[in-house]
Amino acid sequence: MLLTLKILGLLTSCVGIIATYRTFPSNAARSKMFKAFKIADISITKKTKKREIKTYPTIKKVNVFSDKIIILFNIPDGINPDIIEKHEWLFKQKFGEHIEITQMNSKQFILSIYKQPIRQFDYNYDDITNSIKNMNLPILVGQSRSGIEAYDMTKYPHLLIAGETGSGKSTQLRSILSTLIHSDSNKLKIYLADLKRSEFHLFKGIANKVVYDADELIKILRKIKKELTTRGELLEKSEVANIEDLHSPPPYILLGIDEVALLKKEDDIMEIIEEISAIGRALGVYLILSMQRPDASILDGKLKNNLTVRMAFRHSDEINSRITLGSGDAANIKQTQKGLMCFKLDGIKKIQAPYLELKNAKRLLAPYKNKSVEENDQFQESSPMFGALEFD
Ligand SMILES: Nc1ncnc2c1ncn2[C@@H]1O[C@H](COP(=O)(O)OP(=O)(O)OP(=O)(O)O)[C@@H](O)[C@H]1O
Repeated sequence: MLLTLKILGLLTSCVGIIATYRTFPSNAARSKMFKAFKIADISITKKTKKREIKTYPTIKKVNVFSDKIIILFNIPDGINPDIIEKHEWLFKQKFGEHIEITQMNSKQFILSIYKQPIRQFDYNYDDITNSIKNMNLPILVGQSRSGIEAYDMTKYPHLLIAGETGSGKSTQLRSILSTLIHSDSNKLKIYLADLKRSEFHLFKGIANKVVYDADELIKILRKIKKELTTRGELLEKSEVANIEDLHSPPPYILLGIDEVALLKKEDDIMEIIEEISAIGRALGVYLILSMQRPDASILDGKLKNNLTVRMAFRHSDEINSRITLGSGDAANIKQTQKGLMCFKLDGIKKIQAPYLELKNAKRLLAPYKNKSVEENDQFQESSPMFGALEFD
């Protein structure tokens, strides 16, 4: 009897130890969070007759996984949610460098604490097919902690890619364009301007036209401008709001410009680029612009507001990062973190861009080399208005 009681006691204390052990990370995380809220004074003060009461954010849930801890918390009414992003440094001091803060709405946040940094993501088309299926113009972003990230450019048009030299922009352009071409090159016309003469040679004979200077680019832009007018008139005549609603929709048009800042003094060019950014979406004409230094004079006003999606690779300082992203996050990416970006669509997310080596891109694109001209003839039949965009 005594022995049975002893065994029972031992078992109970074991269960107790295991339970404490399991809940410990969650309790420790709660207490660290609360300390952070106190240090940053993320609180509002209510005065009663007798005293002042401070209300801090409430921790709604702490989930502990083998590779991460997720903390869901709400800030009280009356606190500006920007204060959480401003104190990211403090959460890093408390929980380590591999954290991510996601704002769910004006009150609710998720703090994710990871054990490991995001790992390199090697490009393999077969691995991404599931993530891009059913998309009209799939833009492969990369790999976040929750998996492969991609979006449909016809839903979120006009992309800005920015980052200092060697941060991963050209590699990202290479993988985005290769994915678009490989997924369905039939419904897309691609025009590229390579003002640094560095990357787009890969797409010669595949894209509809690759140009290397402003004089050649303006010719393309004038044709696209004409096409915008023709498509606009067609929509009006057909009484539909988007080319996708036409009985026989014309192909999408993508204009990619590497190092667009070199064009800032070319008023004619910038004017048409702005026009595309303003009205291109419904007409099926989209932009991908890249630049090393986010140039405030280019990104001012209309164009900046219309570049709805941003990929910010490492930025040299917070001011530049704010021009691209509206937040200083991209300045925190280290020089060694090649291909790591802050991706802004709804909120800002850290994502590792796919690494597609030049030789592998060449292999992937080989079947499309010098085929595009024939395919374009088919477009001309289905879309008579599109003749204006053919080049010799
Ligand atoms: N997604 C990635 N994953 C791993 N390494 C990468 C990735 N992207 C780029 N790199 C590495 O970083 C180097 C520089 O990348 P990339 O040429 O794309 O930079 P960049 O921003 O275009 O530079 P620049 O503005 O000078 O042209 C690459 O040669 C490659 O070694």
